[in-house]
Amino acid sequence: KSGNEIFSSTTELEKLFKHESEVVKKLEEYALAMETNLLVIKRYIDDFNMIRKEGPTESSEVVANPVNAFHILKRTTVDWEDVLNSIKNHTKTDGLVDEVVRKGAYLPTFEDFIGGSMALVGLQDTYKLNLSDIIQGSIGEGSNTRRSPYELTARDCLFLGKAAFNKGLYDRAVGWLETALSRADEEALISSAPATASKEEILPFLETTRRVHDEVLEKRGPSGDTWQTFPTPLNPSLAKKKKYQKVSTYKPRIFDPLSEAEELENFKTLCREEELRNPELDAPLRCRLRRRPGTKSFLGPFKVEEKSLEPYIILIHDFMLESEINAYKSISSSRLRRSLHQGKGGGYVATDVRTSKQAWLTMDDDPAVDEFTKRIGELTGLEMFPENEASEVYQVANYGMAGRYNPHTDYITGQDHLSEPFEQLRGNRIATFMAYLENVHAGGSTVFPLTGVRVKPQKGAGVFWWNLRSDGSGDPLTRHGGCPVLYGEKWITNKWIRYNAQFQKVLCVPKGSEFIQEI
Ligand SMILES: O=C(O)CCC(=O)C(=O)O
Ligand SMILES: [Fe+2]
Repeated sequence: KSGNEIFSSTTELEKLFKHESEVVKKLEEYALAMETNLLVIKRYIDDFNMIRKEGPTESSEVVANPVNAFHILKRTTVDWEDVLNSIKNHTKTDGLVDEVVRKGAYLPTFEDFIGGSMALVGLQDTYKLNLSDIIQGSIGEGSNTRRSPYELTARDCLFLGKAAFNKGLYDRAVGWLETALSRADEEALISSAPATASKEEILPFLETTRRVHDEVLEKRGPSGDTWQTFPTPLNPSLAKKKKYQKVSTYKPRIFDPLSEAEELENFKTLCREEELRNPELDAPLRCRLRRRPGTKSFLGPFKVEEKSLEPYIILIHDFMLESEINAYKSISSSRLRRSLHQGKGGGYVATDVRTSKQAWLTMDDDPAVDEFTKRIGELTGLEMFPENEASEVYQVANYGMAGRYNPHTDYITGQDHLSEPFEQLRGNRIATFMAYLENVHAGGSTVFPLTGVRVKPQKGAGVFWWNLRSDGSGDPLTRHGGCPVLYGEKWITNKWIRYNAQFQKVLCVPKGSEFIQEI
């Protein structure tokens, strides 16, 4: 199994957790048989069992909490290494040992643990989560708080500080490392055993991080596409510099060209459910029941809620049947592979810009697929067939631990790609239809950072928008992304509709309007 695979979907994490249960069962047998040299293994088991005693009984509930997920990954990578060693060191090997080792061969890689750590760091950053809450195992706020029986140790915080540093989140790295220090103090205070990480070990990292933080801020400014710092230096004498006396922090603007860093700031602001649109913008938006003349879908009329008129973005309530949702999820489950996205060099890469797993679904997979596609055609009046030409086959995505998709366009921008014969034939992605196959407990909204539109996932609902303007060019205002899943799991399916098949279908637009209007 290649690295970076397990943390990126809840389905895989759940499998891991279940597999881990089997592994632990074996381990328990082994521990019972061997009465010496078991300290390390015992600790592993105790850590695992904590969730059984204090956590939820459903494994999907267990992995829905990112702190739990972090622990499962840490345990099955780092801690597992120690367990293996202590078993191997044991002079007596018998069948039980072989079995434990064999079962352990299917555990995740260290890259998985790093991916999971990056995910937790990103979650804390986006939602501005309180570090003192997270280290107690609490995620979320008020009555929505979910607790994990696990706390984060000084060593965990040190590791997460390093992950934040590697992600370029220098401000967050300082936070995690300072928390590691105070945690080390606490641990020394409440137990006679040494802290999980000593101050001597943490301090050099904190000092380096503070220095690099200031260097980056001095040379490159407070934020960019790959880094982030506080607005002013941490070193007090540097902070006295004139240029830091009146720093203007970015105030989110919409309908304006933005730098990548500013767009990401809008994205995070929307994810936290802060408003960027003013009431005048929303005043003309309506909810209505829509049935296209001449269509007869038994589910209609459709419940259409306008989210934005220019560009046109609508939410359609109760659009997908429970039976269809189940078919989509069960067929995709066994096919899920790590999602890729177009990288800077043009090729497709797996990075933390997009952390999910995906599968493709066609009409041949199930009658539900054809039914659902026809319904999208009835709603939008667009040509959906032939499949793969007028509209692409379905992409189903399952987001894992803190899974997210940073702002991007659905229309294709790469000229090389667009000039391929098949792409020439079908044209660019004129519209997106995306449906939610699951409710998300917290986080995971779909947001449009340049228009301030936010759509909260709602099982069975669909979102539709035009990606192209009336002249066929891409509309950058449609840039959008999926917010990190704060708690729970997220499933979506995408249907991308192509331009060329629609030449007789899309209404002519009023002269002078660059937007395609309502469907
Ligand atoms: O997850 C979301 O809400 C957005 C997904 C998306 O934009 C995509 O898959 O292209
Ligand atoms: Fe998208």
